[in-house]
Amino acid sequence: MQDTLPSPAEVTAGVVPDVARHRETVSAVLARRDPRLLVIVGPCSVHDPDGALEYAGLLAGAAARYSDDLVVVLRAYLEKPRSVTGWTGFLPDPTLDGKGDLAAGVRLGRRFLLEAAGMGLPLAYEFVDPVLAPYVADTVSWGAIGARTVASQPHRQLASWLPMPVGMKNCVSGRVGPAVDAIRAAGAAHVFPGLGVDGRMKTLRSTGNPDAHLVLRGGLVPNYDAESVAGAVGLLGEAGLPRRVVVDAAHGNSGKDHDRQPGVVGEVARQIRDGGPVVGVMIESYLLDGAQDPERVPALRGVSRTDPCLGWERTVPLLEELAVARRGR
Ligand SMILES: O=C[C@H](O)[C@H](O)COP(=O)(O)O
Ligand SMILES: C=C(OP(=O)(O)O)C(=O)O
Repeated sequence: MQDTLPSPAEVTAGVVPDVARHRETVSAVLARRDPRLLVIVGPCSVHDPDGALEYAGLLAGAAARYSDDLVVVLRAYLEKPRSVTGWTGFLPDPTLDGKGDLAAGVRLGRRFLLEAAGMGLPLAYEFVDPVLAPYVADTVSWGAIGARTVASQPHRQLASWLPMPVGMKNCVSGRVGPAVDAIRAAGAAHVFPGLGVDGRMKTLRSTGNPDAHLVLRGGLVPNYDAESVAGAVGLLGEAGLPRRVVVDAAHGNSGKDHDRQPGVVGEVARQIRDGGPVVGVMIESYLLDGAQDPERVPALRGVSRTDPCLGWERTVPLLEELAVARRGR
């Protein structure tokens, strides 16, 4: 069975506010032309656009309060990579029940992205399926290639073509080498097949992404400690790449236990104060603490249905801590 999807051109109408400026700001922070710290924060996945927009409103207020020290980017993740199987995100399955109504997903997902961008926040997005990239890329100011796809040639080629800084995550095992290779690959020009905005397959020609960078997300063991960060930065230096990293406080760095994220952020804040190479931090945060059973119908509002998140009340002190650390650098 096949359903026809609208072409990207049919759903991407609408101007995305400030995206060029946001991308330039993120790029400047990564290159340290802007002394602030990048903080990529928000739900593991968006399952309920209304709840995520409520969160975005809170975050936009905090982002304005901390704007002297932090460049805050909203995690607006509409696709989820899976270790084996599971819900693959709002864009491929907006009804959360496996029906896979992608046509509705691209329309509703896009509406969410435009509304979130309209709140003044730059958006972060993990590009899981390269075919879906043209439906969302124009809204995104920071992209991720995740731990499960960082060694994939199509994803590296996509990153070389994307017009925003892209973070390459270390592998699920913890290996950093493939992410360093991915940064190098994304920095080069490629010719590859991809979906055009008119919905037809094209030969895409990229010129290389100058802003690809490393994200340490832990693996079998965490890698946010100063020694691991120094080791990763050493690999970047050996490859002739800028010595800068973003640290993800969730995933392998917290063992997917949201209660451990504040401890990771605390240690990273200490490294920032000491002048270490950390230019950004990722936090999985939503309105309420924890995660819900993905089988629950209807899904709860404000609680993650993928990885457990830190609730909003416990997120604000982490933003404060990072802002203070940045000032002390
Ligand atoms: O970020 C979310 C999850 O860690 C990712 O989608 C993988 O989840 P899984 O290991 O439960 O499949
Ligand atoms: C899936 C994610 O991360 P990772 O690729 O590090 O597992 C994520 O950030 O949602």
